[in-house]
Amino acid sequence: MANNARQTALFILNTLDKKRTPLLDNILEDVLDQDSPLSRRDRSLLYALVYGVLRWRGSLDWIIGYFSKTRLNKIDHRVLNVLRIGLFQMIYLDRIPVSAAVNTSVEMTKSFAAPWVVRFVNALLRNAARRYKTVPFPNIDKNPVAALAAAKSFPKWLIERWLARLGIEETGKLCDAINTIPPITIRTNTLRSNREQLINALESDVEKMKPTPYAPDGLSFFNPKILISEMDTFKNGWFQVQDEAAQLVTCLLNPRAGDTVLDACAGLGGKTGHIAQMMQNQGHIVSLDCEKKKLLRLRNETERLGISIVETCVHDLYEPFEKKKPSFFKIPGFCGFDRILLDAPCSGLGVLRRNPDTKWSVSKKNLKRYKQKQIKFLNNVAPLVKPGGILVYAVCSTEPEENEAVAEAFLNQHPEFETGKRKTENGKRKTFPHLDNMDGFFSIRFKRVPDQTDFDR
Ligand SMILES: C[S@@+](CC[C@H](N)C(=O)[O-])C[C@H]1O[C@@H](n2cnc3c(N)ncnc32)[C@H](O)[C@@H]1O
Repeated sequence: MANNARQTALFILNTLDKKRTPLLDNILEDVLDQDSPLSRRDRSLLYALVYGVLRWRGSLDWIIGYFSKTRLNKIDHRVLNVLRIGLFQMIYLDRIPVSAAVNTSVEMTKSFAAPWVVRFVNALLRNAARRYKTVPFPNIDKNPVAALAAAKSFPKWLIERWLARLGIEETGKLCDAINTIPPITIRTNTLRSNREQLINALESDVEKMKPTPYAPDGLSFFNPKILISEMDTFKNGWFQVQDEAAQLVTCLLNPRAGDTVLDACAGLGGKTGHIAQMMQNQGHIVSLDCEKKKLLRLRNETERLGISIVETCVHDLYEPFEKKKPSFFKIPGFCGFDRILLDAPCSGLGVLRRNPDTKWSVSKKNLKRYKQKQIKFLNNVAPLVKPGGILVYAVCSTEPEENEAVAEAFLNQHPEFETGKRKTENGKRKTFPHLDNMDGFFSIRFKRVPDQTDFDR
């Protein structure tokens, strides 16, 4: 395994190219978990390189394309990643001398490529070092798609759809907001503390904290002095890391003490934790996911947070519940859930500022597939909502296929549901990084009309 920051960054970028499915977070976790020899400084360089290259890949490739006689799609992907890492350091990391950026890239290439490839990397990076500032970018008036794709570093298909929906100026602002490194946002676990207490307790670990303007328990900050996992407040379960937009989803669900709630795509439990604290740890929560591993981690998370009302349930939402009844059907007196949250799998295009790898892995086709999956999952959980109960559908995507189109298809197929208002326009909330300074999320609240009784016990 690679043993320094640049080689590890190259390994991660190459792995992402090979397999589209693993998320960057998972790869980073694997790489850094196994008693990694990387020092703290190396880790911070590794993060800067991986996230920086993924964030700026489109612009870096434009510059590489300008200096290369070989077309980019003809260059070995490992060589291209070396060039991106080298160029990224020159342009964006002032503390790294240009000579170090070039020499380390050349050395990395030697480990896997022929001498003529090494000479190509050396020549291109030296040339770029002298002249990258003079590289012409496409003209925005003549070709806005190409211009924004190259200058702001986004795939053309995404720019095209945003331009059609938002126009040039707003698309530019959205791209800029996505390219800005976001703060770390956390949510106070009100079962253990409150926001004021947490602010005081965090003072020695974090320099500037700001309460989130909309979510009542949130706090944002940059550059903590120690790792989050090393903070006493974290170890004692005083908070979970969660963007403000994600916090607002659970506010829309508005679970109450004593409710029976299904967190239908619970994952690692970000929303489960919030639901439990809003319920003051009273009632019952079923946290469902198809991945057992995630639910095991969710269990540990609930222990850290002091939550005792969660039952986990491994279930594939493609499977109808009538066919394979999960254990929650045996809850004494069970006649459906008061509230269900479906935080559905999605393209993740609303969280590009945190996961820039998604820019390059998602395609238009994926959006259609996600839409079908989301409608299927909604149809599957809908009969589990008690008459008079609430169903919230949420995705971390701002794309209409996964937002309004899913909600509309659901309402058309389910006359027993209506959209319920709760301090939002028609029970719906949509957030954008450039307008709200938070992740892009869509959430909508459906209410099951009270007199329907077709729930199959
Ligand atoms: C957006 S994530 C949920 C995040 C989580 N709610 C949170 O706040 O941390 C979507 C989840 O859906 C799960 N999922 C994907 N396909 C599924 C399926 N067929 N059945 C059940 N869960 C599924 C994934 O494992 C993933 O954890």
